[in-house]
Amino acid sequence: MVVERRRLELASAETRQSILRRTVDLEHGALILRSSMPHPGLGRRGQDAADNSLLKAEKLVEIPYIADENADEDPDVTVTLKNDGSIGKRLKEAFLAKGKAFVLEQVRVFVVAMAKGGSTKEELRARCSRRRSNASRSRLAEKLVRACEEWGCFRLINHGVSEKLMSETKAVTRSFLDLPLEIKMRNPSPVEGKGYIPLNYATPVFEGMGIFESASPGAVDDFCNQLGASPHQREIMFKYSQALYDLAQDLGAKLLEGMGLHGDLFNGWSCQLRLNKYHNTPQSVGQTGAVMHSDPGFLTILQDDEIIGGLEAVSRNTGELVPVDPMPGTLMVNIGDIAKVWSNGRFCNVKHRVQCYEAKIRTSIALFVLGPRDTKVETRHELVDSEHPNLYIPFDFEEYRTLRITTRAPTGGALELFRATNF
Ligand SMILES: O=C(O)CCC(=O)C(=O)O
Ligand SMILES: [Fe+2]
Repeated sequence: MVVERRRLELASAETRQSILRRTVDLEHGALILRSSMPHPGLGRRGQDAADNSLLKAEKLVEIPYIADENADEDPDVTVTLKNDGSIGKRLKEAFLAKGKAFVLEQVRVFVVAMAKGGSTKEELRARCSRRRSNASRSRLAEKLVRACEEWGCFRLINHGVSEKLMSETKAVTRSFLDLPLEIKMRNPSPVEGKGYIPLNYATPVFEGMGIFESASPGAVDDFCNQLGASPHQREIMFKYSQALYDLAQDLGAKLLEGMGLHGDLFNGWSCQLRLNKYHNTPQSVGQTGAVMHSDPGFLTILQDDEIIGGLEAVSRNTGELVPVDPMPGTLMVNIGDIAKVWSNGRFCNVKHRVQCYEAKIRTSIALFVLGPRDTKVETRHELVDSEHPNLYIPFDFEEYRTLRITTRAPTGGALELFRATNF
């Protein structure tokens, strides 16, 4: 399975703390912690920053003689705790209510195995490590789902895209966007937002190029031909679009796992790679580089500028705008409108914008996983029941994308046109 190849992780608790230490004196220090590293478990009662339970106690569990002849009886189990107070009493009761059955089942399995001659050491070791890796995999999947629900954005570390490829792609992006205007104009924009967007009245500091259907080598080839790319630039663009597409597939699999669902999430979906440049100047400091929006597709994997900040996200909980600090080597993921529909409203299509913080050019690269090419956007039927009625009727992604533009609804408002209650 692809996920095995990389150890996908959300930014860890230690990284979170070091970021806070590094930025605590800045104006938005306290907010940066929450925005850059949305970690739903942080600070919850009874859990540490890594989401481990803090309520641990040492206990002695005594079980009677169990053999194959009495393994299915209900034997007495005694629990002795060092702490005999009221917490100790509650822990004992909790263990007997839940833990006893588990322990007895393990013992029963052991007895059955021993009766057959027992497992070899290797088998036991393999089973242990498999259980450990399954457990950590599903913990990650659950964390991802929680981040999608509570924030609609998160940073990935250990994502498997090498820092070398990331920085080479940034360098190629910068050189493409430094090309003369007449060459950049060769990157056509058949539909708004799919090709070259020059500096203009509506987006005075923003300029961008696009590769539509970037998962197809032909599309990357066409794009490179349009710009007269060198063999090296071509190779980097191929490698990066492939690596990001693979990562998107892994993320899709993890999200399915975290939701307890099966299948293939992004198979046959359209993807688009965008290369963005913000011409930040002393005059534009304080102005907006990219207006407040949600991303139209399911999710976006963003390599933001490694030095120049400016990305800001709206907290689903409080509605406040929080700066998302750069964190070199990581990739930011933003959840978009289609994910909100797919999850029947559970995932947050995070609103975000880019502000001009300082007078330095800012570059970013975004892979948009948009929507299904040949089928309708639909809510997963497993997420619909009498308590959670279907919020949206099925629709065509391209139709939705056009409606977003024509109704001037960049933050997902056009989804209301597909509300089930409207029909
Ligand atoms: O440049 C960035 O950091 C964000 C860009 C963005 O939000 C987008 O392209 O949708
Ligand atoms: Fe965006």
